Parts: sequence; C-alpha cells; structure tokens
Amino acid sequence: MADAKLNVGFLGLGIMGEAMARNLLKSGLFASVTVWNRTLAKCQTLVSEGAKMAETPAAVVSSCDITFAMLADPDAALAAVFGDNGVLKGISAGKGYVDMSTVDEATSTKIGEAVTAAGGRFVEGPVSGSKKPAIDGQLIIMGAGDKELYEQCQPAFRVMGKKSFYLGATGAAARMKLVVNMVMGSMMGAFCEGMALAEKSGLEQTALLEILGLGAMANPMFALKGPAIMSRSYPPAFPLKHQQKDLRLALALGDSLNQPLPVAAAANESFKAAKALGRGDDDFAAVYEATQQK
Ligand SMILES: NC(=O)C1=CN([C@@H]2O[C@H](COP(=O)(O)OP(=O)(O)OC[C@H]3O[C@@H](n4cnc5c(N)ncnc54)[C@H](OP(=O)(O)O)[C@@H]3O)[C@@H](O)[C@H]2O)C=CC1
Ligand SMILES: O=CC(=O)O
Repeated sequence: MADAKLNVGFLGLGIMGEAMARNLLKSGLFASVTVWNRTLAKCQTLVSEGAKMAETPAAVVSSCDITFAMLADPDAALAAVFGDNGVLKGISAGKGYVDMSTVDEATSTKIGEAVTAAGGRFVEGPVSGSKKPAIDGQLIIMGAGDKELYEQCQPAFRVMGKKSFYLGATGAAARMKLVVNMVMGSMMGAFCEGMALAEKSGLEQTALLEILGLGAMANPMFALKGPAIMSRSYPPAFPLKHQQKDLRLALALGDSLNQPLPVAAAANESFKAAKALGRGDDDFAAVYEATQQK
C-alpha cells in the first residue's frame, strides 16, 4: 500500500478481528476502514471510533481496495465469500482479498480461485499470537498467494503484526499455521497433564511453573496460562473450540500425507473431551478441565 489513501475493509470482528481492525483504523494510513460482522451490532464500537460499517461482505468489498477477513473456521470463511451478498458479489478487477482466518489449504484454495476468477487478487495471511498480540499489533503473519498483493499489504501487516513471512503459493501459509498450532495444542495438552499430575502427587503447581520457567522448556505460554490453570479461570483469548479445530485440520493434513501424528492425535482427544465438557468458548487452557475427570 504505497498509496496511503487506500480504502480498506475488515470482515469478522471477533476477539482477533476487532483488535486488528482497530489497529488499521488507529494507524491513520488508510482513507477509510469499513467493517462488517455477521452479528452486525458488534460493528458499533468501531463505528463509534471512526470506522464505516457495511451490511454485507459484498458491500465492504465493493467499496474497498483491499478487504481483510478474520473469521472463525472454514465454514465461516466460505460463507463470507460464497454466501448471499458475499465477497464474490463485490469483487471486481484488481481488488484484493486477504483472508487471515486459520483454515485448511482446500478452503483457502477454493476461496483464492474464486476471487481470482472474478478478477480479484488473493492472499492468505493466518497469524500467530493471541488476543494481546492482536491488540498490541504484535502478530506474526504467515502470507501466501499473490506476491504483489502481499507486498502491497506490508503497511497494513506492519500495523497488525511484528513480522510477516511470504511462504509461497496459496496453501503454504495455511499449512504452516496448522503445523504451528498443532505444536501449540500438543504443548498445552502436555503442560496440563503435568500440572494435573503435579497436584495429584502432592506437589505445588507454583513450584512446577517456576522450575519449568527456569529451564530449557521456559516459554511465554506456560508462564501466561499457568496461573489461569491454577485458578481454573479461563477468560477466552484463544477459544478452545478454535484450537480443537486447528488440531482437527492439522490431523487431516497429516492423514492426506500419510504422516503419523500420534502426539497431536492424543492432544486432539483431550481438546475434544474439554469441548464435550462445555469448555469450547473458554480459553484453550481449559483443556486442563479434561484432566480433572474421574
Ligand atoms: N483468538 C486467538 O488467539 C487467535 C485466533 N486465530 C484464528 O483467528 C480466527 C478468528 O478467531 P477469534 O477472533 O478468536 O474468533 P471469535 O470466535 O472471537 O470470532 C469469530 C468470528 O467469526 C464470525 N463467524 C463465525 N461463524 C460465521 C459464519 N458462519 N459466517 C460469518 N461469520 C462467522 C463471528 O461472527 P459473530 O460475531 O456473528 O459470531 C466472529 O466475527 C479463527 O480462525 C482462529 O482460529 C488465530 C490466531 C490467534
Ligand atoms: O492461533 C492461535 C494463536 O495463539 O496463535
């Protein structure tokens, strides 16, 4: 976006999308930021901060040069594009569509092909980093697809993130994001089992956290989620249902390649069990609750 006067759009104002759209708005780099959310009422806060609102994805895309999306899952990403008054109804020659949702390669490819067939340009740009990095503009952005559009998005990516990577043709970023989140889900599953075993065997969980934090396994995720697990309070930063979706999609990728993934498969079972306990909308640290079942 060498031209600072571009109009940009944003579809999906959930935990991540609202923070990302706000950073685009606050940057002052764009002529306008137009937002849409399936539950339209959620647009009001950003509108009160200066965003425009449109009633359909098509209306956003038709009024913007580049539209970003941050939607729940493959069904949501596909609905926003192929549904009534979806993105495809607003796309025309040269317009950019950047889907930053975590989805599988098939979903991303289907969207990319439809957008380009309509004359538009497509980049997939899933991110790593949770609610706080989204608020702080410190996400890690994995990009793939149209290289020219990716370059044009650099100012926006710098507002939303701390680093972006161009990984190749459409599908590469979707795969990378699933690999990253497969590792994250497996780590969280193992961590929660450790916390559970520590407590059951008469050890202090605080001591375990400190010991882990001083050694080679020290990491921000354990440090951040440890206290939440100890208090068994899980306000959602990364909803558990999305982590389980990512494990499911990563396992499907492994299946398609005959890549054995026994650790991730076991972690997925823990997340499924936590979801069955009604923890899907809690933070993904609530997978700890699955370790508490008799
Ligand atoms: N939270 C996190 O830490 C991170 C999340 N991600 C990924 O980012 C994406 C968004 O996550 P997050 O913001 O946490 O999720 P939320 O659950 O907070 O928000 C989901 C968004 O998707 C919309 N949506 C859901 N279903 C549909 C549908 N069928 N049609 C149209 N819109 C729909 C919701 O609209 P409505 O308000 O109407 O329900 C909402 O805007 C996910 O793919 C997630 O895996 C990636 C990195 C970090
Ligand atoms: O996808 C989730 C994240 O924290 O990254």
